[in-house]
Amino acid sequence: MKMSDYWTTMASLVGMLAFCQTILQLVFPPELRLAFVHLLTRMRHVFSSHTYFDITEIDGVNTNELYNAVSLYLSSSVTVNGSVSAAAGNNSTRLSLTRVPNSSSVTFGLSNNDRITDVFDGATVLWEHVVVQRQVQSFSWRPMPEEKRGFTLQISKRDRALVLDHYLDHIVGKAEEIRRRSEERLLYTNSRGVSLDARSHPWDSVRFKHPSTFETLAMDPERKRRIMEDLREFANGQGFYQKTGRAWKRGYLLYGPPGTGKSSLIAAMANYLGYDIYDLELTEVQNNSELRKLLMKTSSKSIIVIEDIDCSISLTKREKVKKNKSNNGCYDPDLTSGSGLMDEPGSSVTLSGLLNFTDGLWSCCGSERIFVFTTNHIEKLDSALLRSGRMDMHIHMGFCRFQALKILLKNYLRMEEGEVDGVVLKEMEEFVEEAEITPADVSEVLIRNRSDAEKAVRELVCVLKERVVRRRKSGGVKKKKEEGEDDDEEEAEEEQEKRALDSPNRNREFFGFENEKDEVEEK
Ligand SMILES: Nc1ncnc2c1ncn2[C@@H]1O[C@H](COP(=O)(O)OP(=O)(O)OP(=O)(O)O)[C@@H](O)[C@H]1O
Ligand SMILES: [Mg+2]
Repeated sequence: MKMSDYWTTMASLVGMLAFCQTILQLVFPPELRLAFVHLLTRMRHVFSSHTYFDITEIDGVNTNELYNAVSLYLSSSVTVNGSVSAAAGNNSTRLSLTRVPNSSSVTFGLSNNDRITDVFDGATVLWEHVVVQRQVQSFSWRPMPEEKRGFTLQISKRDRALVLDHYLDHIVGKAEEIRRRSEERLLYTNSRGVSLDARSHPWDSVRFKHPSTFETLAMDPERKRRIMEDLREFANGQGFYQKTGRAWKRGYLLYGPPGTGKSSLIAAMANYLGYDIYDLELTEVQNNSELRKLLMKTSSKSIIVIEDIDCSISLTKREKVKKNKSNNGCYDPDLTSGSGLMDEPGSSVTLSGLLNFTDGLWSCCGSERIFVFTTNHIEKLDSALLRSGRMDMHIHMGFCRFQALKILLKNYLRMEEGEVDGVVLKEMEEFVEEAEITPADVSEVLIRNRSDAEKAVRELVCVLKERVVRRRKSGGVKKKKEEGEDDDEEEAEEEQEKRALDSPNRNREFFGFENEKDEVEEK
């Protein structure tokens, strides 16, 4: 029997089975019909010369990254390569055009239930975008999304190995490349009351177009270099993490006064690595289990941010609670309420829940993720959160120093060091540290006078000098006050801790702990 005859016979058999299926649907009761339909569909697949793969948008509890990759690949292939052509029988390909708010480009996609063919390594494959309306439920504890979406890939059985071994990898690689090239990141946020069932997505996203980069970030160049190196090592470190048996994630704690560039650093990190940002609003999360579900719905290559962690969750020091309990044996609601480990289980997000989120088994359900916490008051954080190994790097974002000031002059006035008057530059160097001015305040002065660089620089020097004078005066008053006061033991303890955090040694070593620094250096 010739090959062509074989395929003709098979095609007629498949046609017959499809005909039987239709007849059955008309004659028999629904249950029996369903059983027959299942049987016939199976038989049809056995005799068919094709294999089908379903790639659904939601895979169990997780979003299916392959679905997004296919979607991106097909849209770009249509527009860029021209390698995808209209499906056989379709004279024209119907594409849906989308322009997401804030996006600079139009995205092409397959319309609902439309088909398109692609050729890979000589093999022709057929993609179908399947969108099914969900049946309206009269009542449900968990609201379901209205549509069920997925791609069906039809390939010839003989090309099965080729497709499974290379084509899907090719698609994922291409999608990755397209995303990086498009330089468009997504900024996700969670909001209260979003349904957290297995299928829906609890994160809302917008295009993220923050202009902050490591180049524009006003920071000591050496510290900047080390952070960039650390990020690069992390992003390229799949092998390292696998070899050492560590989850492929990294934690950064950014601390310092308001306006010193913590959020700007996060944006620079995202732009540098090409990662999306998940801005987690902890106050909107009702309990630990919701927190876990949110984590499960984040994608890899992302930065999960919790800003102002000391405000989002009450992290009163456990030492204090313990001390309070042992001192007078009573339970002080002020100290224990919302204090993480002391919370009623299940009622709210607790410290232990948060630590599990970043560090426990659940933090590994996904890979290549960076956790960033920011705070203006590191001294308020529980030591469990600060202890070595929890957050890999502690980065102090401090007041503006001379090196950082020069970067701001370049950013806002396009002035290089040599272009600033020598005397003015010297004055700046002399006063900037003592002035304790934030980069945000410096930026404000420079933006105000950006049309006149000379004036901007002069005004900045005036502002610096004023601050120094003010600080010297208030410093004297404070000192006198302190001498007359009899601080209680606990306050003194806290003050000491604060000083330790702000000490020049600590600032010089921007990693919070010596051993963490070693760890990075070892790598
Ligand atoms: N280190 C910096 N380099 C460049 N610009 C900075 C820096 N710090 C602050 N700025 C400027 O000041 C503004 C505020 O900075 P940013 O929001 O990053 O500070 P923050 O530390 O996150 O403050 P907060 O603690 O209030 O959240 C930014 O828009 C940026 O223009
Ligand atoms: Mg901020």
